[in-house]
Amino acid sequence: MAKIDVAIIGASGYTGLELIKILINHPHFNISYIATTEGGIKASELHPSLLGVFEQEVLKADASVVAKHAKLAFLALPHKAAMGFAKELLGLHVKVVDLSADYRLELEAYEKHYCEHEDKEHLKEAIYGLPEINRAKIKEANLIANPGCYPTASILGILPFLSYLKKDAPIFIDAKSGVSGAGKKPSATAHFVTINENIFAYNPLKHRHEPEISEKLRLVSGHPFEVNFVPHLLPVSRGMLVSSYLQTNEVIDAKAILQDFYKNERFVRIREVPVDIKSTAGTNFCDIFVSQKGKSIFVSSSIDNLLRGASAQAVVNANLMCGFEESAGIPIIAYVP
Ligand SMILES: NC(=O)C1=CN([C@@H]2O[C@H](COP(=O)(O)OP(=O)(O)OC[C@H]3O[C@@H](n4cnc5c(N)ncnc54)[C@H](OP(=O)(O)O)[C@@H]3O)[C@@H](O)[C@H]2O)C=CC1
Ligand SMILES: CC(=O)N[C@@H](CCC(=O)OP(=O)(O)O)C(=O)O
Repeated sequence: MAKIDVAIIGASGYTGLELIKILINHPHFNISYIATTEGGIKASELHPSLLGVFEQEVLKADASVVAKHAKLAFLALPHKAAMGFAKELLGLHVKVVDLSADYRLELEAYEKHYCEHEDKEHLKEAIYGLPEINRAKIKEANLIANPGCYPTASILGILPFLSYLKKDAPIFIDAKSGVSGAGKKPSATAHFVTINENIFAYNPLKHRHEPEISEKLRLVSGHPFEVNFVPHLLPVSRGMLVSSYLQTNEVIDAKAILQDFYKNERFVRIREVPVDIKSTAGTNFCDIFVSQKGKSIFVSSSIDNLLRGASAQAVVNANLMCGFEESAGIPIIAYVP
């Protein structure tokens, strides 16, 4: 069977590199076009780890050229930059998987937490690309809003318990991310001396992923749960650990509910012991552990922020959009030890 040609725009960043690494060995996709803002460089010059492995020429990003070379494009760009490309590509009948936040939220929430939306038309048809809640819709979609990393780990942990939760009890989420979550551009908090052997919260109760988590929980449950979200930065390159604290109406068997909810899901693993970040690093798995004391529930979830939190989930979405097996070419072997 002939492979489907795909494009990566934003190939110089961290998620762009992860997309290249997954797609190089993909059984059904061929990287026919990769681009950055300026182009004029080889992939192995952008990412020295690709030397002798992937030497493709990197072009200056241009939607009309993408349309000549690819049926589907991955946008690994910052928000705002992504919607400009998505709008043009969709007009040229190229399917889009957008890794940025541009199509994840309803219009009002997006404009409150990000900026003015420049593609309101396509925002209406975008599908939130979390397969565990939207698999059927993803298969029919032309535009996927790939979920944020914190929302992916948080929502997957909370989802099985949504219908048992006390409606007036706030949900508390304590989340920790590796530094690659902040992207390639250096910053004061990502400075080695600041983050090495250190850990700290940032944007507590004010992070832009809080509205993403609460909107998706509301759309699934029909109830506007109050979500309190506090992210932390961890002194590791990749990995994400999320602790969610929930209150149920009645005493439930949390472990049985969790196991039953995900019994047919390929990329969710239920653990008997609290999860760790190494066991999911390098994979598309979300590992989940639950513990309870009466009606108080502790859910611990772990993902690789760059893979299940971005690029591997993006390729899972592309697989579904193109009618392939969901797990085709998706990494499952963790970077252990
Ligand atoms: N890192 C993570 O764990 C996750 C990231 N995401 C999202 O995925 C997208 C890509 O993230 P990531 O790969 O980490 O980001 P990086 O900062 O590592 O890479 C983004 C790339 O976009 C290119 N770019 C194009 N236009 C602009 C612009 N106007 N301003 C700045 N850069 C631009 C830059 O390359 P050049 O200038 O060379 O073209 C840059 O290398 C973002 O929207 C991010 O929020 C989502 C989930 C997790
Ligand atoms: C550690 C770190 O800085 N993480 C990023 C989230 C990465 C991500 O998923 O961002 P998008 O929603 O833009 O896709 C942050 O807190 O802004």
